[in-house]
Amino acid sequence: MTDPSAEPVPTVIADDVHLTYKIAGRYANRGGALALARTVTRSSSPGLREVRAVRGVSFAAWEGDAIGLIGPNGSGKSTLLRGIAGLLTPASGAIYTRGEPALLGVNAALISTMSGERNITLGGLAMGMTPEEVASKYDDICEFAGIGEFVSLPMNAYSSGMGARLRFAIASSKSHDILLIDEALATGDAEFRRRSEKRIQELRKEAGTVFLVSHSLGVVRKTCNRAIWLEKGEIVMDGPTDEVLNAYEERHDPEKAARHRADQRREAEEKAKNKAANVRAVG
Ligand SMILES: Nc1ncnc2c1ncn2[C@@H]1O[C@H](COP(=O)(O)OP(=O)(O)OP(=O)(O)O)[C@@H](O)[C@H]1O
Repeated sequence: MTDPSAEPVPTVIADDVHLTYKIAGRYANRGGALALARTVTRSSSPGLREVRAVRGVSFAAWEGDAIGLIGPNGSGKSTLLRGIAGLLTPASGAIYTRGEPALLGVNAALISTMSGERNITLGGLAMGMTPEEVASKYDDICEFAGIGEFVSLPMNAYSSGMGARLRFAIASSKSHDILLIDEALATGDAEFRRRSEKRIQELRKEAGTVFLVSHSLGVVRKTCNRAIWLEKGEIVMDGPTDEVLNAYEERHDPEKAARHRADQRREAEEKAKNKAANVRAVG
């Protein structure tokens, strides 16, 4: 548990990070769609093109932070997450992490031709649990994933939602210093989302830092204390969730933003009315 009086501890520092994909072969010389033209440039090597997915991103994340990464399609959210996980090396700049980042899920370790049961064991061991730890968490993982009898079937018989639930259940059964979640919560039903949100809150309390990529502003609002808004690979805004999400909605969905403001006004008026009524009752 974090000691609230202790100095805040940074867990991830991104310093002017640039992440680039290099496209080789026959795709490199295609004209490219207009949308790509902004991010794709010819590289100095012939036959290679570069997609500059993340451009000059800097931030510090702290213990206990849950940070929602938001932005339109192709804005660089997943790429940034992969950079933090250490799966992509910055073309320039640096990412420093304290502890081992875990990118959810444990996809790399899971084998689709094996049953859910076997994959729980495999995933647990891959995350560094002992066989005893895996055995002690097994029932919890099954219950959390809520896939019932399917656990004994090979994972390639699962719907994509079921696979995502099992991966989330396995990955979140262990506390991580830095947990990186990419859209996993979008796949479950309302009940699974509620449980996942609660699980993320618990992980935060265990002094972890959570990064969550999501197109669902509702999930980010409920789960995160902070949001980073990316657009074309650059940070537009980084701050408290409500402030960032309100500004994002204002830009991308002004009608929804207006409805949201009206709801918030109504709630505030309601609260003020109730407070006044309580004061009168006490008086
Ligand atoms: N493996 C890859 N090879 C080449 N370019 C890629 C690759 N993955 C992503 N890109 C490009 O990098 C840019 C950022 O993509 P990224 O997936 O990080 O965005 P995103 O914000 O997560 O998008 P979405 O919301 O659609 O998932 C896009 O222009 C995308 O086309």
